[in-house]
Amino acid sequence: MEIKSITLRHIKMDLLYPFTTSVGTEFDKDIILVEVKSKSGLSGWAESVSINEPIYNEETVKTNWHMMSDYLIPLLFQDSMKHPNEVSDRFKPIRGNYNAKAALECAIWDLYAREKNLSLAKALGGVKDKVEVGISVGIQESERKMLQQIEGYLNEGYKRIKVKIKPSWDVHILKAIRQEFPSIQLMADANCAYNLNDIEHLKELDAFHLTMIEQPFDCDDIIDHAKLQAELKTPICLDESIHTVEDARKAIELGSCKIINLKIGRVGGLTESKKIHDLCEKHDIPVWCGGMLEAGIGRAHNIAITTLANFTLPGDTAPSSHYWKQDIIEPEVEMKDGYIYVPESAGIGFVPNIKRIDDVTLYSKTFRN
Ligand SMILES: O=C(O)CCC(=O)C1=CC=C[C@@H](O)[C@@H]1C(=O)O
Ligand SMILES: [Mg+2]
Repeated sequence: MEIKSITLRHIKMDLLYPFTTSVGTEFDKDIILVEVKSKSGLSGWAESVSINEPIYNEETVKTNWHMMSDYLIPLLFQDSMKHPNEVSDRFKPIRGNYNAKAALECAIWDLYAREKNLSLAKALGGVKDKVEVGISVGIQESERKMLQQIEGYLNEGYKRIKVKIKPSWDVHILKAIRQEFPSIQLMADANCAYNLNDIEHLKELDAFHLTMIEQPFDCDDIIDHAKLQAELKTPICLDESIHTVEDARKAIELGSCKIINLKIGRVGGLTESKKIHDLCEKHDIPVWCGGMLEAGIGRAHNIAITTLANFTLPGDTAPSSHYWKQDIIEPEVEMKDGYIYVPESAGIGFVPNIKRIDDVTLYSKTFRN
């Protein structure tokens, strides 16, 4: 692959509905779109998943732009590459900054798959032609509103409901959901809202037969999670704590979790995602694909990775119409009976809608090799 140029576009899109977690509310989404052009004339596309504030992790849209422009793109321009697997090695001298690294790496995977005329799913070794879809429901202003929303989502066909929890919005809300919907696949995501002092309180959640509780403790913890998992029947799923296959190995060895939420952006790209997937498969740890309120291009990468065999639980890959008045790809991502059918055409399998992208672009910059 001979890279000719890389264009970064900062786009901004309104979310159809605000999304509230234990750490804050998102009303819109700023995204850095990456387009990598090769000398073959083809382009590969990806999105960076950071938000504007460092509240989910330490990266932001601005730090992503800085890392890509000043460090990562120059590393890509040093030499040509045969395979996207080489990108993560190229980025090794730069610590952390997983979201920024992932955005460039994913665009190069898309370009590679297009050059080979393979779908990204096939290029990654995917084995499914459709993927199961779950939905992530933010904290609501009332219990009644929450129940109404869940009923609507179940009617739309979603296979699993994930609700955001925090100390004042947990036991009563899960109890109400279970009373109304006794047999649905239900899970809770705390985004780090608890600590060791909450173990007795969290044990109350075992009564609700949750598929898992996601990231109850700190964003860099795997020690206290192991203590909690030893006391809980409910499987713990780690999200924020896992950035590398080494993090996953240590968490599995310690017994810190029984499930991992794999977010491509959080782990620096598709190559590391595959490594974590393979390690988890070996240890009978199911994985699923988490969402970061991506627009269509990021969502397409999520759909492709979900086709790997050990993605055995529904992902947060809701269709375009759940988030946006109009998405940035054609066709938009659609869900049928709780499934997304995986596109078979080359690369991510969706076409970037340049007119729509231009309409939502705040600024852009092209780097030439
Ligand atoms: O993309 C989606 O629909 C899932 C959204 C979601 O749950 C999350 C998005 C962004 C940051 C986090 O709060 C979070 C998560 O922790 O999984
Ligand atoms: Mg999470």
